[in-house]
Amino acid sequence: IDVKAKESPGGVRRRKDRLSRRGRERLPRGIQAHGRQRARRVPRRKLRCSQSRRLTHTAQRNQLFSHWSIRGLSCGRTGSEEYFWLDQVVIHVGALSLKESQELARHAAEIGADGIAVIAPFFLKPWNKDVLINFLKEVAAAAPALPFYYYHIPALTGVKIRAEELLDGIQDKIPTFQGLKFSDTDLLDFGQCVDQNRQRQFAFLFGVDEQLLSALVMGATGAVGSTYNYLGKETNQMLEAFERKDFSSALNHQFCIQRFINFVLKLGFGVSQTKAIMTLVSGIPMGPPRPPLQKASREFIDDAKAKLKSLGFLSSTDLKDGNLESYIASASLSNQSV
Ligand SMILES: CC(=O)N[C@@H]([C@@H](O)[C@H](O)[C@H](O)CO)[C@@H](O)CC(=O)C(=O)O
Repeated sequence: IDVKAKESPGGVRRRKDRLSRRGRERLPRGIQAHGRQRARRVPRRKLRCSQSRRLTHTAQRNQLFSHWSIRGLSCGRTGSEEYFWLDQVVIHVGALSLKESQELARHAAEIGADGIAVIAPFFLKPWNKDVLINFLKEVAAAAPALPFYYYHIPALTGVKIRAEELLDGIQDKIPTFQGLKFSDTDLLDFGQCVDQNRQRQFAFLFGVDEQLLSALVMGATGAVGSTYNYLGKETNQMLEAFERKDFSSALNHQFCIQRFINFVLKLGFGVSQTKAIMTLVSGIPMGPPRPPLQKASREFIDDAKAKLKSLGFLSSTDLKDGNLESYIASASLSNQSV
């Protein structure tokens, strides 16, 4: 969710040009460049086996990026209006190995991504700000024309270097630095990132969905989070209320979102549960999570569904849970899962 940016007609045209230039050369087989695309029909089992035998992990990630970018950056039409499915595609190219990260970054540039994002390497961890910046700098240099975002998510990486410190003078080292995805509950750190960089046009994308309103007050310019995949309508209403300075209404929306998140957090909530809810709401099979994660239980899905309904987030007509049974029945080992 980008709170401020609006796509200019020029931007739309530029992207079309870029797509028609790049897209023609690099489309994955079976995907067309414009309009609604349809993946070539290949029996799923066959696709999975042959891909896992042929492709390295990096190549699999690149293939996924290509599919998503081409789908996301292509245009649709309502009447005479053309629009893009997504405003921007920023590709996460973080990896434990610098070489792998650079390879992913180069590929992102080749396929016309709008930017790259990188988390801190989390096995051999950077121990201070300079060491982390040096790693990020090397990745950014592999895609020197692409805006660069640092993805700060200390609870998952274990790298607790404060974002405020990292941002201090970062553009001297990484000229393409464009912003931060901040996925942490430390609002002092977040506030200081914004306050100390008011003169710069950085994007501050907040990643703790249950605290988004507080971050907006502090100057977040956008948000990236898991629940927007199915609580987008409610979140947009909160953003609209915030923009028109109707803080009491914005707070009601945030509290309503919190009621759902608080409920699922107590049941145990993570990637598996997110996939299950997304499958339930969209009808698009998200596939099982990658081991060691375990699929969400039937009980979790039933409880989450009942909660979504009771909070008014879902009506029966919204629900497209036709694929849920196949999600429940699917094996948990899959090379296609991310
Ligand atoms: C730790 C975590 O997973 N955080 C989520 C949040 O969207 C989170 O699921 C939400 O705030 C509920 O706690 C995102 O910031 C991260 C995320 O969606 C991602 O990297 O895919």
